[in-house]
Amino acid sequence: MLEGIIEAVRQNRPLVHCITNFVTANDCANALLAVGASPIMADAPEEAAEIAGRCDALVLNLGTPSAGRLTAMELAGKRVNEAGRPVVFDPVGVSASAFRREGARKLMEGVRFSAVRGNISEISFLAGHPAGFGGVDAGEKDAAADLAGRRRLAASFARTIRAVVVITGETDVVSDGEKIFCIRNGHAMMSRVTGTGCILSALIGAFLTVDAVRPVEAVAAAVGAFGVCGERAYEKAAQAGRGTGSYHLALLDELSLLREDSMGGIRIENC
Ligand SMILES: Nc1ncnc2c1ncn2[C@@H]1O[C@H](COP(=O)(O)OP(=O)(O)OP(=O)(O)O)[C@@H](O)[C@H]1O
Ligand SMILES: Cc1ncsc1CCO
Ligand SMILES: [Mg+2]
Repeated sequence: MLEGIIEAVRQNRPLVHCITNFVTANDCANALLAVGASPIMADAPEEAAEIAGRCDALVLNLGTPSAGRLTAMELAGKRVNEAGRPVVFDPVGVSASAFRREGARKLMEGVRFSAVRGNISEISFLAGHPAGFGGVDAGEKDAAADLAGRRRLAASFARTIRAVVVITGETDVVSDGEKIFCIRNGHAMMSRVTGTGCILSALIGAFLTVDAVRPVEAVAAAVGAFGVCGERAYEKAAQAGRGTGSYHLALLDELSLLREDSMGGIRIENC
C-alpha cells in the first residue's frame, strides 16, 4: 500500500508552502528538503495567496499566531482550496488562549483541510472535547487517553470535518473516517525535541501531493516513515550516549537518508 511514495516525493519535488511558527520553521524547511520536497515559508498576508497559488501543498501551523499570520493562512488556504490542492492544519496549542481558539475556529470554518494533525489534547479540543490542557506539547495526562478513545476520536472527527485526522503520540492514529490505521513507530526521544509534530505536519503536506495513493494512505506513509526515522536516530545518536541536540540533527539526517526500503520498517495495522 505504501510502496513507491518516498520515491514519488523525491521525483516530483513538490513545492510546499508553510505558514508556520518561528520556533520550528527552519526545521520544517530542512525536513522538507531532506525528503526531496521544496519548502517555501511565506507568512505575509500581502503575498500569501499569490505564493499559495503556485504551491503543490499548503501547511498551516498555529504555533505562534499573530493577526497577520492568521489572515495570511485564511487567504492562502482559500486559494489552495480553489486550486484543489492539499491543505494541512497543525493546531499547535489551540486551547492555550482565546486568540488561538478563535483563530482555529475561523480557519476550520473558512478553509477545507485535507489533513489535520495534532497531539491528543489539541485534537480533542478541536473536536469539542476540551481536556483542559494549555501548552503546546502533549501532557502526561493526555498520554493516558486510551487507544480505543483515540481511534474513536480520530474517526469521528475525520467524518465531521471530511479530512484525514492524525493523533500523534506513542501510537499514532490516522483516520479518514472510514479506515483507521494505528502506527507503532517512533521513539519517546521525539517528544524531547521541540517541533517534531510541526515537522511531521509539513511532511504530510509533501506526501499528500502524491496522488497515486489515497490521502489517508499518503498521510499514514508520512507518519510511519517519520517514525522509522525517529527510531534510527535513536540508534545512531541517543544509544551512542549523545543527548537531545544530537538526536535532533540525527532525525534530520535520517529523513535525508529515507528511501523506499525504509518503508519495510513501518509497523502499521488497520485498527
Ligand atoms: N512516546 C513516543 N513514542 C514514539 N513516538 C513518539 C512518542 N511521542 C511522540 N512520538 C512521535 O513524535 C512525533 C511528534 O508527535 P507529538 O505528539 O509529540 O507532537 P506534538 O506534541 O505536536 O509536537 P510539537 O508540538 O513539539 O511539534 C510523532 O511522529 C510521534 O509519533
Ligand atoms: C515551543 C513552541 N511554542 C510555540 S510553537 C512551538 C513549537 C512546538 O510546537
Ligand atoms: Mg504540536
